Amino acid sequence: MGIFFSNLFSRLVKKKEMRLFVVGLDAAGKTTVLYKLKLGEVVTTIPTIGKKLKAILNLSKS
Ligand SMILES: Nc1nc2c(ncn2[C@@H]2O[C@H](COP(=O)(O)OP(=O)(O)OP(=O)(O)O)[C@@H](O)[C@H]2O)c(=O)[nH]1
Ligand SMILES: [Mg+2]
Repeated sequence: MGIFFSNLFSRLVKKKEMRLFVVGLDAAGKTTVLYKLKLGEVVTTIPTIGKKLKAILNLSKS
């Protein structure tokens, strides 16, 4: 799923600076998508811990 969306996104948006907010269930492929977009390749990931909580806290402030 992550690879599908990153390929689709890459085709739609060429070199352009932007901010992304990625939200999804655990192991949905969020980190895979971000690395694919940045590096253009699929990398081996480990579960992201901590930053997700930070993102939730930032979201609840606004
Ligand atoms: N088969 C398949 N596996 C995928 C795809 N995208 C991601 N994965 C795998 O799914 C697993 C989790 O991917 P991550 O990118 O770490 O997922 P995440 O959403 O960042 O996970 P957390 O940070 O733990 O919430 C990894 O083993 C990836 O290789 C995909 O499109 N197809
Ligand atoms: Mg992650």
